[in-house]
Amino acid sequence: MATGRNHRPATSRSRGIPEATVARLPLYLRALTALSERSVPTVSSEELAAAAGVNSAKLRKDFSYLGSYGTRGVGYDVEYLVYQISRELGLTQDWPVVIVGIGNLGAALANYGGFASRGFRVAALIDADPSLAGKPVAGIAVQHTDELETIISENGVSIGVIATPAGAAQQVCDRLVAAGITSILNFAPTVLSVPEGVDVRKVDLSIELQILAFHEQRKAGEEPHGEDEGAAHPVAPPAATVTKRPAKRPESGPDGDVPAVMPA
Ligand SMILES: NC(=O)c1ccc[n+]([C@@H]2O[C@H](COP(=O)([O-])OP(=O)(O)OC[C@H]3O[C@@H](n4cnc5c(N)ncnc54)[C@H](O)[C@@H]3O)[C@@H](O)[C@H]2O)c1
Repeated sequence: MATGRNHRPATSRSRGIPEATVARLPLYLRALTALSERSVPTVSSEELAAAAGVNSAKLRKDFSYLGSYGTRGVGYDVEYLVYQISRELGLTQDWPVVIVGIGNLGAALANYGGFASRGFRVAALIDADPSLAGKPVAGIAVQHTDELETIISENGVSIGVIATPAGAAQQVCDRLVAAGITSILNFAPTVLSVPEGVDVRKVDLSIELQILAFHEQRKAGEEPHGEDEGAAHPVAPPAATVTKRPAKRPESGPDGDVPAVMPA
C-alpha cells in the first residue's frame, strides 16, 4: 500500500482522512446500522470495534478524523455516528450507478438490494448482446451498449460497474471514462488502465479464495507458530483492492491492510 512507499499514510482527497480509515468506515457503518436497527442508542468503542472486526484503538483514532470522540462512560451516539459516517462517505446523496455486462454476475448485482439501501441507485443496465436489449432484469430494461454515452450523460452517472468478460473490460472502461465516469468497480479479472482522476476498485473473489487456500495450507501443513506470526493476520484479507493514482495508471494489486469495501 502507498503507506509503505511514502512513509506517510495515503490520504483521501477530502479533509486528509487516511485511505485506510476511509476503507474501514463502511465496516463501522455496517455494524452501526445493525445497532440502529435494534434501536441501540449508544455503543462503546470496544463493542463497536468488536462488531466491526477492528482494533478499538484504531477505531478511536479513525473517529477522531471525523471529529467524533464519544462521551466517557456513555460511548458513541449510534444515530449520530451513522449520519457522520454516511455523510463522510458521500452516502447522504444519491449515486446513480450503471452496470455494464448483464450476464450471470451483472444480473446478480442488479438484483442485489444492498446497493439501493446504501444510496447506490442502479440507473441503467447495459450489455452488448442485442438479444438482451429491452429484457427486464431486476425490473430494469437492459439497454444496448450503443446507448452507453447517452445513458451516462442523461442520468448523471459517475460510478460504473464492469461485469463483462475480461477481454472486453478495457474497451468498456475507456468508453465509460470518455463518457464522464470517474469511478469504476471492476469485477472482470483484468488490469485496467485509467487516466488521472479516475478511481478503480477491483473485486476478485478468486483472489480471496487463493488467500484462504494459502492459510488453509499453512494451518494443515505446519507446526504451531508463535504469537507474532499469528498476529500477522488479525483481520480478514481484503475483498477489494485500491488503485493508486499515477499519471496513466494501471490497477494495483491486492492492498494488504485495506478491508472489504462493500458491506454485504
Ligand atoms: N470478481 C469476481 O469475484 C467475479 C466473480 C464472477 C465473475 N467474475 C467476472 O465477471 C465477468 C462476468 O462474468 P459472468 O459469469 O457474468 O459472465 P457472462 O458471460 O454470464 O456475462 C458477460 C456479459 O457481458 C456481456 N458483454 C460482453 N462484451 C461486452 C461489451 N463489450 N460491452 C457490454 N457487455 C458485454 C455479454 O453479452 C454477457 O451478457 C467475467 O469477467 C468474470 O470473470 C468476477
